[in-house]
Parts: sequence; structure tokens; C-alpha cells
Amino acid sequence: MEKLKIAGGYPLKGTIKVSGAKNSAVALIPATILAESPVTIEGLPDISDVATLKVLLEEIGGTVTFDGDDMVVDPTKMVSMPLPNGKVKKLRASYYLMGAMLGRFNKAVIGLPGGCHLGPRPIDQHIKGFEALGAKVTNEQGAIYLRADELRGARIYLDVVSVGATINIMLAAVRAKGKTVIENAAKEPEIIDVATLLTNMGAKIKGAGTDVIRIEGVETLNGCRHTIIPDRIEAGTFMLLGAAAGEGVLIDNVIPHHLESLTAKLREMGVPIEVGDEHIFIGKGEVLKAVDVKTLVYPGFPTDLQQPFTSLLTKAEGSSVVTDTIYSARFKHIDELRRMNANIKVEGRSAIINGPVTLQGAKVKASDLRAGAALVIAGLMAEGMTEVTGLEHIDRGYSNLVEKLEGLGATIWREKMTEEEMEQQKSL
Ligand SMILES: CC(=O)N[C@H]1[C@@H](OP(=O)(O)OP(=O)(O)OC[C@H]2O[C@@H](n3ccc(=O)[nH]c3=O)[C@H](O)[C@@H]2O)O[C@H](CO)[C@@H](O)[C@@H]1O
Ligand SMILES: C=C(OP(=O)(O)O)C(=O)O
Repeated sequence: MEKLKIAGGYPLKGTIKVSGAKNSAVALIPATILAESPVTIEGLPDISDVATLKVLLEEIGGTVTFDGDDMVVDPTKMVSMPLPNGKVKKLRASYYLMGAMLGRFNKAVIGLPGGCHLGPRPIDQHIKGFEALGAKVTNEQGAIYLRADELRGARIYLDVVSVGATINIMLAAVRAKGKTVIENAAKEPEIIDVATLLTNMGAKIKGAGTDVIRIEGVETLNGCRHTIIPDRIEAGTFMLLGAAAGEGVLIDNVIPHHLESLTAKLREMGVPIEVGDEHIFIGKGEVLKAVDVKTLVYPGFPTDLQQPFTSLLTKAEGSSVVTDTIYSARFKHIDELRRMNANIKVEGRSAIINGPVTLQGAKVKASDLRAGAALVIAGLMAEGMTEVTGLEHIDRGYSNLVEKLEGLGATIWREKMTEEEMEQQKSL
């Protein structure tokens, strides 16, 4: 087990490159199951969620090569092997194996997924979609059993706008008989990316990126080559650390349109920003103003940037309110920021941040992926040394983070934890 050590207070400067989007990658990889010949995905992030999915595809008979960037999946010999437990619990997106395996084999057994603990994360809308397409779905001892004689297109209205349910229903519907309409669909860019891959494979999908998606089922799908979109959440994390501890940070390989809600909020705070075609430059703001932020579904402010944003707000003058309308328990990073001298109160779904304060280095633990990002930003802002544990969460979503931050001049490194430290961790 390792911990991250950060010597804070050094200004960051230079260019940092964004990797492929985690939340696309984890759907694109299961989508390859639906093809009858090899699929190449270019530009995948080198993160543990991708590594876990590679192993899961191999467990069902796929041949997969990954060089840390491009992945080639040969799905021809795949079978509907049950995956009731084990690795599926290491990530959230293993739920996409349900839609993809149901779509190809008309049956699947997949354990309930893991992922960040952010409050309840039900998958009732995924199941409602699968059932509407004709599957019988049961939960047996924590694994979801899905079976269908034949999948048939259906009209499905989502009661909750859900990224996962929208993609999962698309995966199950592209090879179903007839027409499927998903109403009240989520509109995140990752959904368009998955629809683009499926279309390149031969699927007929209209409306991805709007709240009504129309799918005309086809009998077979074939291999193709696809380049993933850049990770807007990683890019947003870099924008925030540029605003928090930077003296001119250029974030490269970005689709700026995906980050408009964050760009607008940072400008409201007084952060100088220049937006190019494929990059965003974050200048050094003199005095940052407090702002209020409410997380919403896309194109609203992303919940996945809420935690890193709170770290930046400790530096702003005045009182900021951050409200998470998507998850009920996404404030586990706040106690850790308090250890670092932050003045933050949590009331229900809101955090009230009073600033400015100078953060102090401390020993802190990442409870989840973006809590980890929040603590890394705080460590870069703080006076003195910060030690971050819980790196397994950060490694799920940030590719080569230490190397990328070193490129900006950060003093940051990974270090092996001692036996004693590992014992202490277990008791936390
Ligand atoms: C792997 C992946 O892409 N993860 C992202 C995905 O998660 P995920 O796909 O799990 O998130 P959803 O969009 O499904 O969830 C949004 C909200 O809907 C609720 N809900 C969802 C499904 C359902 O069947 N029933 C239900 O009630 C959830 O509890 C949550 O409150 O979108 C989230 C919201 O942008 C992001 O935080 C995650 O990073
Ligand atoms: C919540 C997240 O991930 P997951 O859904 O994979 O747990 C995230 O990426 O911030």
C-alpha cells in the first residue's frame, strides 16, 4: 500500500495534458462485447477501472490487449459467464456488463456494482429498462440475474435522469428487435461517446446528447476503431488546481464546451481564463470571491467536481455554499479539509465554506475518488507537508497523476506505507 506525499505552497506552472474520459472508457469497454469482430479504442486512460474491466472481459473469454493507451478487444469467443462477485465490486461501471451481455447473449449474471460511496446509488432505472425490453430480472444473493427469450424494443421513460441507466439501456437495446425510445435520458458527453462507438459498430441511434434517444435495433454489430473523448472531470480538476495553486497553467486536450459550467463559476470568482479550441489556460487570480454552486445533471455543474471545488473555495473571500443535489453523502472530504484548517460546516446537502484561510499540511485520507482529488488540491495549496492515503480511490480515475503534477513543478511523490501505518488505516 502506498501514500501520497505533497510539499505544498509551490506555484504550479506549465502545460498538463488530459487523458481519455474515465466515465466513457468504462462504458466503451463493455460495449465491445456487442460486436462480432475486434474493436480498437484509442486513448484510454491508464487507470485501475480500465485494468479491472480488461480482466473481466478476459474472464468471459475475450482476448484483450492494452498498452496503456490503446485497447484492442476481440469479443468473438466471449460467452455469458456468470460474474456474480469478486472484481465487479471494485468499480461502479461493472453494471454495464449487464446491458452489454444481455444485448449479445440474452442472459447475464452480474454482481451488484461497487464504486464511490456517496449515499444510496440504486440501479432500479437500469432494471426497469431491461424489463421493458423483455428481460426477466431477479436479485439473488447480491447478484442480478437477467434472462430474455428475445429482447424487443420499447418506450422507456426514466423516472430519474441517470447516466448509467441511459447507457445501459442503449447497450441492451441496440441489438433488440424493433424500436426503443428512451425518454428523460441523461445528456452527458460520455453518452454521446458511447453512441458514437455503437454507431461505428453498425448500430442505429438518434438523439444521444438530448433527452430523447431513439434506437432501431440491428441484428449484428461489427468491430471498428474509435477514439475516446477527453476526460472533462480530470480537466476540471486541473482547472481547479490551476486556480488554487497556479501561476499560469495550460490544460491541453480539452473540449471546452464540456466545461462551460465550471468556466463560468471560476470567472465569477475572478479567475482569469482563456479558452482555446482544444485547451484552457488558467491565469493567476489576485483576490478570489466566494460563490455558490449547485450540482446538477449535464450541462449543469457536475457533482464529480463539487469536492475539488470546495478545496479552492477555502481560498475565496467570504462565505460560499456548495449544494449537491445528486448525492446525499458526498461531503466525506470535509472532515479531512477541516484537519487542514479549513473553516467549513455541513448542513444537510450543503457545505458552507468560510474563507480565506491558509490551509496547513496534515495526514488525511481519501474516502472516494473525488475526495482524493480535493485533498491533492488542498495539499498543493497548503503550507507544509500533506500525506494522503486511500490512493486506491484516486487510482480508479486519475492516470499518472504524480507524473502529470511533477510536470507543473509540484513536489509530490508516492511512498510505501509502513506496517504500522497500514494497521492504523484499517482502524480508521
Ligand atoms: C461510471 C460513471 O459514469 N459514473 C458517473 C455516473 O454515475 P451513475 O451512472 O451511477 O449516476 P446516475 O446518473 O445513474 O445517478 C444520478 C442520480 O440518480 C439516482 N439513480 C440512478 C440510477 C437509478 O437507477 N436510480 C436512481 O435513483 C442516483 O442515486 C443519483 O442520485 O454519473 C454520476 C452523475 O453524474 C457521476 O457522479 C459518476 O461519476
Ligand atoms: C463517482 C464517480 O465514479 P463512480 O461512479 O465510478 O464511482 C466519479 O467518477 O466521481
